[in-house]
Formats: sequence, C-alpha cells, structure tokens
Amino acid sequence: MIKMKNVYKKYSNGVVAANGINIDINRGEFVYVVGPSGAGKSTFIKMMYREEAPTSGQIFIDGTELGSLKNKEIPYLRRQIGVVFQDFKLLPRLNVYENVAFALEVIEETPTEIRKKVTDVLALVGLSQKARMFPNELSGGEQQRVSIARSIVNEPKLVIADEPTGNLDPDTSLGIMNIFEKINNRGATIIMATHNKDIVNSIRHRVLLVEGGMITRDEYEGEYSYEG
Ligand SMILES: Nc1ncnc2c1ncn2[C@@H]1O[C@H](COP(=O)(O)OP(=O)(O)OP(=O)(O)O)[C@@H](O)[C@H]1O
Repeated sequence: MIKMKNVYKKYSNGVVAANGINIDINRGEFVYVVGPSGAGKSTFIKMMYREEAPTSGQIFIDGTELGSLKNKEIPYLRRQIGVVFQDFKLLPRLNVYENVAFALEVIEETPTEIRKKVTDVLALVGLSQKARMFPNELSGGEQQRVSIARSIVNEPKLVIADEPTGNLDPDTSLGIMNIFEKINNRGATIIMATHNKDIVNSIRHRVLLVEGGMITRDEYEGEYSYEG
C-alpha cells in the first residue's frame, strides 16, 4: 500500500529530515512511528499525503508514484487518505455534525448519503448524543473523536495520524486508541506518529523507529524504547 524508495528530504534551510528511507507497508497494517523530537517523523508522514515532497526518491501509494501526480490530482489523493492531527483542527463555528458533514459536502456527496454516513460515523466514535454541540463545548477527547470521525467519514483506505493523543490524558488516549483499533479492524491501514510509550508498549503493532531522518529499527509487535 505504501512504498518508499531511497527517499531523501532536505528543507530549504539545509536540514535533512529524511536521509535514505526505504519502507514497505502492506494494506491493513497498523504502524507506529516513534523516535526523538526532530528525528523526522512528521516529515515522513507528511510526504505520504504530499504535504511535503521528497527532494529525491520515490513514494508509491497503492502503486501510484506521488511525484507523477499533477497538482490538480493531489486533492484526489488526499481524499483517499484520512489525516488526524494533534490539535484537532475543527471549524469552530460549525457543530459536530456539520464539521463531519463538511468533509463530504466539499466532495459533493448527495444530502441523503451525507446524512447516512455522518450518522454512522458519529455512532462509531460514540458521539451521536453530541451531534449538535460546538467544538468549544466539548472535551479534548471528544474534539479528537470529531476530528477522527471527519477523517474517516469518507472511508479512506489509509489513515495517517500525527500525535493524535498528544494533548490528551491517559484514559482519554486509550479511548481514542480503541477507535483507531476499530478502524484498523475494518480494514484501514493506520500510520501513527506518537510519543506515547504506554500505548505503544501495551497495544502492540509494528514499530518504526526514526532517528536522524533514517529508519533505524523496524519491528513487528515492537517496543517504544530507544537510546537517548
Ligand atoms: N518546514 C520546515 N522547514 C525547515 N525545517 C523543517 C521543516 N519542518 C521540519 N523541519 C526540520 O526537520 C527536522 C525533522 O522535523 P520533523 O517535524 O519531521 O520531526 P519530528 O520527528 O516529527 O519531531 P517532533 O517529535 O518534535 O514532532 C527538524 O530538524 C525540523 O526542525
């Protein structure tokens, strides 16, 4: 599903954030990306949905080489990928239902389909009762559940999450992880950058360790631990 071949990324300020990355990730895998601050985890993830382009090397998503996409094709790629951020990025003037529906309105789904999909996904993340509330009336965990609902309402095959539990307490984080497990069990591939050691060591999945822009460890059922 995701393949990187000799991926190298140098930012314009000279920082090398990816230094020869080669990786294969299969459909349906759940992969944690761990490593020290500044190691290149976010850069690795952003290159998958073309938020950043590699300086050299190739990235394939489902066989499509991202470098071959024209600018106008990039929104189509992004529609097939759900992205979840640490800081939720909800629209403050829209309620829960509208925040999630918005993701479908921009791709011109029919009103009937929108109603069905939004209702189903809010049930999946346990927010059916809060559909009419606004983001500032919700807890951090609830806001993150809305942002997950929004990212998966279009049933993407790939869900990318950058520190999704970074702002949440341990119990709330576990609730969020349960939702990612459900999404994964329904067949989506999950890539998650995280500093959450407890979660990585308790809910076991493949672990990629990124250090200095390189993947220095790749283990199934891996542990969080790293030097330094
Ligand atoms: N847009 C940018 N322009 C220049 N340098 C950048 C940019 N984004 C990231 N970097 C640099 O690239 C390196 C890797 O950053 P990245 O955000 O990928 O690390 P990270 O592992 O996700 O860190 P953290 O755990 O702190 O989020 C860092 O040295 C960072 O300063």
